Amino acid sequence: MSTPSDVRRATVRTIAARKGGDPVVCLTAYTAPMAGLLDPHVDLLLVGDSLGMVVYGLPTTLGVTVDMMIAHGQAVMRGSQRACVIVDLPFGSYQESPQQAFRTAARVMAETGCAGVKLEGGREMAETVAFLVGRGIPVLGHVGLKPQSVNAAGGFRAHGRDPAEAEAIVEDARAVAAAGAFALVLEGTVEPLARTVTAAVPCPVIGIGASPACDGQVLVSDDLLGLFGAFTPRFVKRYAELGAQVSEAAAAYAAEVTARRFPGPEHCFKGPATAPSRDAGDD
Ligand SMILES: Nc1nc(=O)c2c([nH]1)NC[C@@H]1CN(c3ccc(C(=O)N[C@@H](CCC(=O)O)C(=O)O)cc3)CN21
Ligand SMILES: CC(C)C(=O)C(=O)O
Repeated sequence: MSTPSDVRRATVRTIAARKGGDPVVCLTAYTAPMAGLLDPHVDLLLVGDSLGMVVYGLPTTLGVTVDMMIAHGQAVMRGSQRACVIVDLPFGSYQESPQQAFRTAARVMAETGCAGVKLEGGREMAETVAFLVGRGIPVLGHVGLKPQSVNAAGGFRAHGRDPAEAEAIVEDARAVAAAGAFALVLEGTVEPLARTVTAAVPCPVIGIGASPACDGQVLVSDDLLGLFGAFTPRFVKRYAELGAQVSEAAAAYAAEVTARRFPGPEHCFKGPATAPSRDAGDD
């Protein structure tokens, strides 16, 4: 007999083994129902701290807390059964020291049951990545455009146009891969650089605004579904326009309620035909 819990999830090892093979398919998920819809189609579900901007309407990801990541990580674990689930460590919860990163990551892993964590950073975070990996916590790296460094970078801009910056990103990717990351997210980098980075490291490079030459791709699900309208980065392709459908549905509902066409008889509970008539009351 097979139950949902019998289904073996993709592991970080199966993801790592995809280097140079079939592209790794990855999407973000923040809620149980969306995780359930995406799960059959992806290798990896990322509970990204982009949820601060997408779900909570924050201007950047900097205000996201560990408690928020845990609540959404738990929801995504409940809603999925076969994808490998990775949860982002939010700003301020890991940069201080390898010890701080370990405490945060261990709590996220213990309370969500996820397979590993993602953290942003290059050479400066390599020691921390090695510290976590050496203690049993799989790490997904994240280099290139690092949204948690938006203030230092002066905005969400593509990286790697100038040669010194390009070389720095290659070195960052090499350092995080050498520290033991099972894969890397490479975000918002010019295409030739993304190709170079992918060739330079032994682990899969999962691109977003990077290159088709990467070993996999990730997008924010709400972006590809047309559910997020605050901004649309150039790298987003919209595969559906669900935002427009939500607006149409709400407008149709409002019109029917106003016209007393909703609810119809089929939406009302049947009861004894002896209910008091409207004007039988004492008003
Ligand atoms: N909904 C959503 N999608 C994302 O991809 C995403 C988030 N939120 N939040 C966290 C980060 C922030 N990201 C962003 C945010 C804005 C741009 C953006 O506006 N890019 C412009 C300008 C680029 C430039 O000046 O070089 C673009 O045209 O792509 C890009 C990535 C990517 N991540
Ligand atoms: C866009 C992906 C890679 C991410 O880091 C996030 O969702 O926070």
